[in-house]
Amino acid sequence: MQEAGEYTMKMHPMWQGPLVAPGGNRQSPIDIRVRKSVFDPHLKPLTPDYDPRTCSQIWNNGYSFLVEYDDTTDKSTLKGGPLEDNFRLCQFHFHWGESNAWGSEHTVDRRLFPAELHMVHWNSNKYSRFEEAVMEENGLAVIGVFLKIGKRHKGLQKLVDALPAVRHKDSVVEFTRFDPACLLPTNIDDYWTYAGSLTTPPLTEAVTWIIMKQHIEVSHDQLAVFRSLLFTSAEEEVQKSMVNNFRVQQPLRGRTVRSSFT
Ligand SMILES: COc1ccc2c(ccc[n+]2C(=O)c2ccc(S(N)(=O)=O)cc2)c1
Ligand SMILES: [Zn+2]
Repeated sequence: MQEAGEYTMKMHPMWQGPLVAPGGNRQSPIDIRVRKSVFDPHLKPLTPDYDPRTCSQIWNNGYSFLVEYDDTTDKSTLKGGPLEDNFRLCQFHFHWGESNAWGSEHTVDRRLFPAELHMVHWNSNKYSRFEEAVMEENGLAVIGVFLKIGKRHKGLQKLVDALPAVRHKDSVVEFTRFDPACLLPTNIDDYWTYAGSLTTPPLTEAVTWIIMKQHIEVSHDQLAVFRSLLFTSAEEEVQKSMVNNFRVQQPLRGRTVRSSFT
């Protein structure tokens, strides 16, 4: 019997995989318990420096849609914050629900958001390409930003307008001159950071997570376009809506979540 207010989330089989990667003790996402996070005064301001000219294409990879950046040079980089090295932006993507009641991967004191943005960077001081860095414990840095339903996001609209062109899995469309900085909240000095993993296979424990305290707002209609995408390729008989492409929260396993703010 379903309690009032309880949601039954129809999860895509891919997401019903291992709740915890075998042997994983730094898996993501997690629930961020605000009162348990530890203020670290040595955390520096984050310094993203992105060149919109490195934006190249949008790809539906069957998990999400990725906006991909040319990462053959240090033109779009992330430094500072908890990071000792220079990290190169390679892509950003989102996770979302079938309703506005859920969709984010991380939660804050169990609070769910309708969607979450991930900006994926790899350590270009230590590794020569993403595929190498993704297997190493200090290989990746991912910025997470929560999305809330509210006013229309002007910068996002160019991306929303391109999504129908990548409706099916494995479709790609050219997408240029998009500045990912427009998707960051106005305040990027307040964040939580912890050692974690990719939230989709191969779930490698390679990620320094940097989760923004401040969310961004997008309109209901903008998020509805995300839900018009499909997990399935054009050839497949049964088309499956790309929704609920999030992983459930994983055990903290004694990890400390640091905050850059008190
Ligand atoms: C070595 O084989 C791989 C490696 C990485 C793969 C991947 C398939 C999908 C996404 N990725 C990713 O790059 C990836 C997966 C998850 C995330 S997340 N959601 O930011 O943790 C970021 C990036 C396969
Ligand atoms: Zn992600």
